[in-house]
Amino acid sequence: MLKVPEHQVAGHKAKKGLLGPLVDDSGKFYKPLQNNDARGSTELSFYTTLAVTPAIRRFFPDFYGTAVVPASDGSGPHPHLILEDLVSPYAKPSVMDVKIGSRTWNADDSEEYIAKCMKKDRETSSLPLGFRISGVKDSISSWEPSRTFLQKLSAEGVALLLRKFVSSFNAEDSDRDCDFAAEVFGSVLERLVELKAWFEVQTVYHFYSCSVLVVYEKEKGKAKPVVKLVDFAHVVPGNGVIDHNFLGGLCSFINFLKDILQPLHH
Ligand SMILES: O=P(O)(O)O[C@@H]1[C@@H](OP(=O)(O)O)[C@H](OP(=O)(O)O)[C@H](O)[C@H](OP(=O)(O)O)[C@H]1OP(=O)(O)O
Ligand SMILES: Nc1ncnc2c1ncn2[C@@H]1O[C@H](COP(=O)(O)OP(=O)(O)O)[C@@H](O)[C@H]1O
Repeated sequence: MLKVPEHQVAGHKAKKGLLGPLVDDSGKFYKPLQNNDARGSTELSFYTTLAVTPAIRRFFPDFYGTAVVPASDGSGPHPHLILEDLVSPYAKPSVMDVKIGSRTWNADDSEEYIAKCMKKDRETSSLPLGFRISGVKDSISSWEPSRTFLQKLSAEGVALLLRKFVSSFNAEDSDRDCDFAAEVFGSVLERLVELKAWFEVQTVYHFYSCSVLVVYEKEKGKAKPVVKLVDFAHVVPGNGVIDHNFLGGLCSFINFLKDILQPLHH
């Protein structure tokens, strides 16, 4: 039985009869292939040709091919990518989608798309910080700031929001407690530093508009947080050049996490 995911935090959502992803009971996430432009085929060819070491492959969701299943918008059978559902192992997941890079578009995109992205990059923290929080949700407290709220965050606002993500409750001043920072961000940081080491050398792909998805369970002693990359609809060949747009944004995000963790060591 396919259903609308409960814990999707960003992107196109299958709510109100729109085309969006679906999940099944066996841990699979069905992402509709967008056929009206290159996005669907770009993401499909990314997954089918992905050639990286097993250690780096762990940063990407498992891929199980494609299937034609009934679309969430009721328009009938539609091709979907079948991916590993990254939140299915968690009972009460806290989820955050962080879109990496100051620039979310590439030169091959249409003029109209570039203009739309440039506006959003300028008006959000993407341009100044090199990343923006696209979505965040805590399934215990039902804390789920709106997109418009997230898009307006200053650097200070981003730092507070990150602290709130690892607080034991999400009340007004909860950014002060930061109870799970060491446990969650400590382990996220380790993964991101490993990812950064790869971005310092890899020149095969340039990842525009790609996100780091962080998921954790807000109950002590539960599974480690997961850190994965999602959304490869705008990946282009790197042609032997470092992806400095992604690398720069990743370094900036890492520094925000370090700033939260540092005072905890004293
Ligand atoms: O249409 P919108 O305004 O919801 O824009 C989508 C964005 O939503 P948001 O900026 O959060 O409002 C959405 O952003 P998020 O993933 O939610 O950050 C994507 O940028 C999406 O583009 P694409 O599928 O990556 O090409 C965007 O979709 P497209 O308009 O490019 O199809
Ligand atoms: N493999 C996955 N498992 C679980 N959730 C996912 C997965 N991929 C994406 N998501 C959820 O869907 C959201 C949007 O995904 P994304 O691939 O960026 O879609 P879009 O192309 O519509 O922007 C993510 O923020 C996350 O909440």
